[in-house]
Amino acid sequence: MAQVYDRVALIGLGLIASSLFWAIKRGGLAGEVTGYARSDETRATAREIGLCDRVCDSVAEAVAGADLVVLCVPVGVMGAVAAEIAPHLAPGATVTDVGSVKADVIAQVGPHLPDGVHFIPGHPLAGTEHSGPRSGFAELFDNRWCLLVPVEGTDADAIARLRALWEGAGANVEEMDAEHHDLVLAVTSHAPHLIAYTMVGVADDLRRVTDSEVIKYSAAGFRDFTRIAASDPTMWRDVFLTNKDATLEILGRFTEELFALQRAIRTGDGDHLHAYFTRTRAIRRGIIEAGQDTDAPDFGRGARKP
Ligand SMILES: NC(=O)c1ccc[n+]([C@@H]2O[C@H](COP(=O)([O-])OP(=O)(O)OC[C@H]3O[C@@H](n4cnc5c(N)ncnc54)[C@H](O)[C@@H]3O)[C@@H](O)[C@H]2O)c1
Ligand SMILES: O=C(O)C(=O)C[C@]1(C(=O)O)C=C[C@@H](O)C=C1
Repeated sequence: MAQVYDRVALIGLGLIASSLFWAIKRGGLAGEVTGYARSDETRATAREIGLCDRVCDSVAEAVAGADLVVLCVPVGVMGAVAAEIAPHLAPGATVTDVGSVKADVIAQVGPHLPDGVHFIPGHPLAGTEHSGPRSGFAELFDNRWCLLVPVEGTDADAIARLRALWEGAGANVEEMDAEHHDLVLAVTSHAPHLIAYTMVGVADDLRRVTDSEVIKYSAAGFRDFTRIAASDPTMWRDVFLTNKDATLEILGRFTEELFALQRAIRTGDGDHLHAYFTRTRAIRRGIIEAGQDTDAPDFGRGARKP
């Protein structure tokens, strides 16, 4: 695969940065990748495992001469990190991020960047419940979406180059506006995480989650909740505080539906429950039939109908 950038700088060396590094190496997408992390410990780990061609002890050193800078830190500190890198950016460089929320990040980062630097916010829709420099792997973005959220008037060549990087890293790229992104992600990612956190919290309150028998016999649904609820607390605190409006909107609707289902259970309204579950099952089957769940077994595509 062809090289897209001469020098890429990764700021914050956790799951997403380390996965991007390994994907860039796999695809030969950059001449050199520099990396910066706040803590001595993370930098030492990065050096030990060969994460980045050059691990730098300052942001200034990491971004100097970079034609692409990728902010891979929690969304709550994007603005502070942008202020730190701004004086050291090369003219004509592109700055992007991988944050899970877009409108708030754009408001935080945009004002710090000097004229002549292209700012193209991004969000790869891929992750795991693990974090830190050892958690990354080159295949994370394979066949996943990466959404780019360019602000109006952004240089088309700069967007095309960033798109080529993500495609080289295995992702399918689409553009979206920030408000729409935040609403979609509130439905597909943020509210589901909050629900998983709550469900595991409720089980723990009942003192049953620590009971080894419950862990042993827990059904797949609850196990999936515990995986999601193991996700990084800093990252998710920041997601909810920065995507407040969209998340609250979706949670409001969720609560209304939950109350309606509660009432149906209390009053024995089986028709309501059956109709609701039939509707949701059709949605799942639609996703599978459209080939949009790459992790799913071949249900619904002829081989094995559920
Ligand atoms: N984990 C996911 O599933 C996932 C998926 C897509 C996007 N994202 C987004 O990617 C970004 C990074 O997430 P991650 O999963 O790689 O997290 P991570 O916890 O694995 O890594 C974050 C890194 O940022 C560093 N950091 C924190 N505050 C910093 C600061 N002020 N200055 C410099 N470095 C700082 C941390 O030390 C850590 O090394 C977040 O914005 C998150 O919303 C995460
Ligand atoms: O698979 C997981 O562990 C994830 O939660 C990844 C996930 C998601 O919700 O799909 C989490 C946050 C992101 O911003 C993007 C992806």
